[in-house]
Amino acid sequence: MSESTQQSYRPSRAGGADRSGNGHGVPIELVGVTKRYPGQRAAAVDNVSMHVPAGEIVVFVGPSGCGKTTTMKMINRLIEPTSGQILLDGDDVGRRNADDLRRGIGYVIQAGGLFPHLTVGANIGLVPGLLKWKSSRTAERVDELLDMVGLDPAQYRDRYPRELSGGQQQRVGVARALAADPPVLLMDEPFGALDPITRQHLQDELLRIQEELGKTIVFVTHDFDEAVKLGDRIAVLAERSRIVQYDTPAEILSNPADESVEGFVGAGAALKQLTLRRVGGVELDEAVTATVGEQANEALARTRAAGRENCILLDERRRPVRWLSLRELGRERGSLAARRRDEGLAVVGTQATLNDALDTMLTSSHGVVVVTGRRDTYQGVIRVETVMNAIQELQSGAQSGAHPAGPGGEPAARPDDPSADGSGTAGTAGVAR
Ligand SMILES: Nc1ncnc2c1ncn2[C@@H]1O[C@H](COP(=O)(O)OP(=O)(O)OP(=O)(O)O)[C@@H](O)[C@H]1O
Repeated sequence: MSESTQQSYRPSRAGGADRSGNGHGVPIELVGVTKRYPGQRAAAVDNVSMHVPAGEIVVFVGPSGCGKTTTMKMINRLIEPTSGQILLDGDDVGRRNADDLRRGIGYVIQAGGLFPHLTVGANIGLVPGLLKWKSSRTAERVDELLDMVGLDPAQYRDRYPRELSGGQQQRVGVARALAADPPVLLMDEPFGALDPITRQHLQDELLRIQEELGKTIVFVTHDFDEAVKLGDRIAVLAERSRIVQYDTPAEILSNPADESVEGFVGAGAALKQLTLRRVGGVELDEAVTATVGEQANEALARTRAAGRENCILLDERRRPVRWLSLRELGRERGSLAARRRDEGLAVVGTQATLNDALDTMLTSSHGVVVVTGRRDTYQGVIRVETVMNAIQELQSGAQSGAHPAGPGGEPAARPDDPSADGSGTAGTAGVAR
């Protein structure tokens, strides 16, 4: 076996420092795990050992066919390993009843994997039902979870999956996986089929939920930016799930283990660092706000005095509704009327990355994006200048060699390297961004 010397990867650095939340997640240990599919000469997964710390999100990235899904599915025994052991909180999963095991591990796949003939409520209540929860407890849990994933229970619990958008189906998929409060979630490209903005919102939701719940999450993706955003750690895998690097996103971006990792970190390393910076972690810009019910002429005077062309209208719960221009404010008489929320309003949550903020600005073609916190309340704005400054800071860090230095001290981003365009080198061919 060529990879028989694979080491056990036990990360030493704390990743999402306080993400372990209530410590609900449990550690997962893969010990020399091999999978050989019948009739295949080469193993699909060859002697992989790895430690997934409790309460962390570990993301598997790697080229198509390298064994990510096989490795993940051996954790809940949807695929049985040929040899090796997988320990969940120290217990060998191979000794557990496979059905019981799976009821204790949430599993989310692309497109939600919902049962089309069951309502949203019945889909979410499936595992609690199997666990013989009282129906009142299950019903309560369904509503609690719908709320948690941002869907109004009254509006959605009795709908069928076909009556939901792709993003909503995926939210229900996450709710279903969380239903019985399992310590471990396995997520196999859960957001892969969604458009970029919906994908970004679901990533933010996942991070928010994880902050509260502190599950142990193994997440498979093709998207390196998604890995950097979500992962406390990223496992970069190569053929037969060989672990090329297992580290924090910051470490992988600044110290790629070899040329294959460099290949998909690529020349955009400085830009990708934007993915490491959360909107909640930068000083927000200020904007003028006006609240429904206040006198329009006061809001107008305030906006003018601040030298601004627009102000943000907030509803009575301080949720942003829309931008109002000086002209619109000038037309208002008396107090500001409640208005319908502008569906196109560019908004990001505090969990979003600066990269998300920039994307949202680009797609909305406004140079500013509104930032909201818990319960969608207004926190401030981010202007394009702030993102540009951050990019410049990161780039000057990279150029001076202060930040992304490769293992030999050379800058990780090598613009003259033909392989450093994000399309991958031989070892990582097919790793999409
Ligand atoms: N049931 C099966 N029988 C035989 N070979 C299989 C089976 N399932 C997967 N394989 C092979 O095992 C290898 C690993 O597949 P796996 O689906 O784990 O890769 P992956 O990294 O998740 O790929 P992708 O990113 O394309 O989903 C591939 O070469 C695949 O062809």
